[in-house]
Amino acid sequence: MTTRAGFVALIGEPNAGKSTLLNRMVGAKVSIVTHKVQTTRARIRGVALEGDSQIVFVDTPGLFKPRRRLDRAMVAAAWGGAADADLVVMLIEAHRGITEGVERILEGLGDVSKGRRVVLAINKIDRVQSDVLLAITKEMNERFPFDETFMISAEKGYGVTDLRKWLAGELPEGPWLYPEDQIADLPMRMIAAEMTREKLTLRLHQELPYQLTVETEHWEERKDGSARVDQIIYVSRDGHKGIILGNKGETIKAISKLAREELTEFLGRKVHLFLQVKVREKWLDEAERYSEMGLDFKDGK
Ligand SMILES: Nc1nc2c(ncn2[C@@H]2O[C@H](COP(=O)(O)OP(=O)(O)OP(=O)(O)O)[C@@H](O)[C@H]2O)c(=O)[nH]1
Repeated sequence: MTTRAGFVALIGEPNAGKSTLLNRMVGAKVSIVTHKVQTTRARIRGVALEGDSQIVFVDTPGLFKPRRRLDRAMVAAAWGGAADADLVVMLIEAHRGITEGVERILEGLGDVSKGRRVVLAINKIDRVQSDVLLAITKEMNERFPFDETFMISAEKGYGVTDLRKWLAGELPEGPWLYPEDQIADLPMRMIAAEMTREKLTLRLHQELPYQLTVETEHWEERKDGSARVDQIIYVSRDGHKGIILGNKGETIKAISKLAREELTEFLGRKVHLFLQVKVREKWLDEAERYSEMGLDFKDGK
């Protein structure tokens, strides 16, 4: 079986429908759809399977400048070994047409794409008449040499399968980037782990053990709408455990509270967060496994 895998950068103005489109393509609710603008912080947005292809969707760093340390860490984590996206999808809103924001993205697109294939996806086609669509398609293609134009409605699902199939077929041949059983909730697990790691960094500063990773071990969606999240903070030496626990466990308690608050805000629902500290002996093996997965958080400073 020939497999294909690669990164697809999804770019578009806030509210263009990126999250809705991702949810459709990924088939699991991994990114957060919201009416508010600029809620998106994660850089890996989802992983979709189409035939023998694995499509890893990412946000495009650089277009929207990272605002916080977390974003930069996520950029590094998300891009990992892959220097750049294989394909770029520019998403615009049919009923808004070529806005100032769209113009700005078009200006930057030359640099971002660097000869990569770029497709245009005109979203929210359920909101306009076909003559409007044709006019936008024509004008956009006059401004940039898109490889393809797709007319879609992420919300209604029109055209989404065609787009996903096209992307799948264009990705380079190669092994999948993520193990199959980790696909569905990888992004949220990663984001949650990174939030805890960020709190550790802020609290411990120089004391922070060099070899430290946070992993989300377990994620349970509860019937009452809340989530139970279990994470393990791995350190390399027993002596480091005490630093993280703090006097009478006060450090880990404070970290847990801050991380839980941030995760609750991010998800928009109640979260029960449980942290454990463990010593990981076979450190190298694990570090290797991490970098294979493109999740080397040590680079995410
Ligand atoms: N009518 C219509 N509305 C849509 C469609 N796709 C998305 N929307 C709506 O557009 C709004 C924004 O969608 P999101 O998916 O959150 O947009 P986003 O680009 O991810 O936004 P940020 O997270 O802010 O970057 C939501 O209210 C969606 O329901 C569509 O095809 N048709």
